[in-house]
Amino acid sequence: MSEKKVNKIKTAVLTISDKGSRGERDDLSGPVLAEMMLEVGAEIVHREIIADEIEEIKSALIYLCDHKNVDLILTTGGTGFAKRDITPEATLAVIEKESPGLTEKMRADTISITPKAALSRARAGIRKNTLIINFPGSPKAVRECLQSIIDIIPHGVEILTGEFTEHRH
Ligand SMILES: Nc1ncnc2c1ncn2[C@@H]1O[C@H](COP(=O)(O)OP(=O)(O)OP(=O)(O)O)[C@@H](O)[C@H]1O
Ligand SMILES: Nc1nc2c(c(=O)[nH]1)N[C@H]1C(S)=C(S)[C@@H](COP(=O)(O)O)O[C@H]1N2
Repeated sequence: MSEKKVNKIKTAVLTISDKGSRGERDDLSGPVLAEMMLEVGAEIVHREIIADEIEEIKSALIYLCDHKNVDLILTTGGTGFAKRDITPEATLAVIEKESPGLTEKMRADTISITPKAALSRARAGIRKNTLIINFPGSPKAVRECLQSIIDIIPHGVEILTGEFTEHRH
């Protein structure tokens, strides 16, 4: 009898924050993303805090997609209207295909919690075998937004990578 091989989703978490990168504020949002993904059976293979600098963000995304072959990259921060917020533009510069439904769903599901959900310009998309999803910066926003899509991520990753992935509810 053959058994399906089930893989853990290899996940990288990038916190994009000037204050975090300078050590001026503890990063609480990266850990929220990591803990929520661990709870559903993913494997966290990379964690990093990066300043709101487009070239640094693009380099980190490209390295993780092209050289580390991660299945999933979750970013937090830099999606708003502040002058230095540049995460969506860095993401759009490196992805090959957009996946608008993921960020549409997170905004639609959480707008009843706060209308300010509409202020996040978060984007999502695919580069090679990797799905990249932006999240807003605050730990509260991260929790609300990931909760909205956490159950559909594994199916997307399965289709993208052609491998079955573990997911606990
Ligand atoms: N990584 C994080 N960890 C903890 N709290 C965060 C984090 N990112 C943002 N926040 C909180 O969310 C609020 C809004 O996020 P925003 O990204 O606008 O903050 P910021 O202070 O401008 O970020 P930056 O560090 O890039 O200057 C912040 O005031 C902060 O309280
Ligand atoms: N679900 C949810 N989305 C949210 C929020 C929130 O509290 N909950 N905060 C919003 C706010 S106040 C801002 S300014 C934007 C952008 O956040 P960022 O610049 O930290 O990425 O995310 C928005 N998205």
